[in-house]
Amino acid sequence: MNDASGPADNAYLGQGEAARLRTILEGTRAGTWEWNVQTGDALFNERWAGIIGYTLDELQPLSFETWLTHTHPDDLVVSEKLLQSHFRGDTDYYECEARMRHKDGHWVWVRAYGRLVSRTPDGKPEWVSGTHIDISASKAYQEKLEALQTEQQRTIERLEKMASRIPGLVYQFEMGPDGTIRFPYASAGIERIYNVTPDQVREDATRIFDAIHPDDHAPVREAVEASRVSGEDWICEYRVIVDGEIRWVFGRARPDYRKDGRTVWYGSILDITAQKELEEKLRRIAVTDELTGSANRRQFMKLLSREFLRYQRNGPDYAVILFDFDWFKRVNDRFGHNAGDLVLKETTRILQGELRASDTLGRVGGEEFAILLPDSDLDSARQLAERLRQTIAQHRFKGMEETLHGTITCGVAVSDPEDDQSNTIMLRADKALYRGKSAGRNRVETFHSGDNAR
Ligand SMILES: Nc1nc2c(ncn2[C@@H]2O[C@H](COP(=O)(O)OP(=O)(O)OP(=O)(O)O)[C@@H](O)[C@H]2O)c(=O)[nH]1
Repeated sequence: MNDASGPADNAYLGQGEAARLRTILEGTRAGTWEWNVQTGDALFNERWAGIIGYTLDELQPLSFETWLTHTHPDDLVVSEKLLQSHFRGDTDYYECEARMRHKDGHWVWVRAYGRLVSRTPDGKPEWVSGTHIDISASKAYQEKLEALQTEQQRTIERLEKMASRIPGLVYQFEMGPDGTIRFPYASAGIERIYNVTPDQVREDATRIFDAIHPDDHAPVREAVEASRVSGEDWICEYRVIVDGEIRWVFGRARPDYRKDGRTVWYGSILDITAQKELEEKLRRIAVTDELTGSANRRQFMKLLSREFLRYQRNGPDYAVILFDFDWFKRVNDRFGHNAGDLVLKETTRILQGELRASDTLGRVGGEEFAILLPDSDLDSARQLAERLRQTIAQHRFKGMEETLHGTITCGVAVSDPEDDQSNTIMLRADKALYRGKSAGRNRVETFHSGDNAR
């Protein structure tokens, strides 16, 4: 076996043509090989040996064995299959990638192209010739690229997983110079928040307004516009209605300006319904009397103070009815504290039904209640108090061992331009109440100037 001057020259190429071909091949840095399938004879050029770090002399004696001994066994299996398929005529060319062991010990990737050029008289494959090109560099590059792509894919999957676990969505929201809106990216959570899929809003986001509570459309749009103009974060709390259920969400996103006039926000929208419900519950607890559910003393005094300020700014008259159970100690003593509690709760329930929505019933002491009546004069407040007194007097409190009845005494007072404090009206109502108690209870008394001297 020799360098490339074997049977190829004589068998199927003219001398000149073979020389030209060799020159071209040398220019491509391709190794060449020719192999007689029947005899195992093989020819290689110097470059073929050079690819794996040898000279041809070092590889003597050359034969098909030379290829077999220097090639990775796994790749030989693949190569053999591809060769057989080419010999059968399934493929026009034999083409294969394989690792060859370099003289230094490392693997060199080669790409082999080859073709059957002659057959024996009885039709068996005879001479095959082809090239080997060193593709280690591009193979290393490709491996690096694949590793990067795999890593990138893993990062995307990790982010998607995180995005899908948060109670809301992360997104990229875009507004064009013409006001068109879209979500180039939205995590899967958009379905829970807005009842749309990421695909449905990728090109046009107007559908999300189908889910936003109609009363919140304008505030949401105004907040977006303010963020676009100022460059400040878009921060918005609003309601969405999904499957007939109202939910609260909190959105926050940072705008970013593009040269072509688009504004792009990156941010998140979180479902804060549970938090809102808790806030509402805490707010209610803070203003409500635990036993009766009416306003507690602090809340009553706060509303009274608000009414007083309105009155000072030329608001209408307002009145207060203060009432207290008569002989309540006896109820407790005779029927027990629980029975007393029941009477207080029941009284609140009955009286709430008699009042206007703008009136406030508050428990301002143990068994002492007050009613704030905005936009009311003394006479109409007195009439109302009288009606309430009668209602309680006629009521039979049940739910205890014995049905019992009780009475209340009411003191009524109205706003006065001379008042310089909001609770002065309470003192007047208290004086009237005191007079009612002294006069025998189960009565309604209005404050009059003589009470001051008392
Ligand atoms: N069951 C119950 N009793 C209460 C509550 N707060 C105050 N009381 C009771 O209300 C009673 C008030 O007694 P008093 O101030 O002597 O007044 P009264 O017995 O109603 O007599 P007059 O007001 O003078 O008609 C006391 O026995 C208190 O313990 C409460 O939340 N539940």
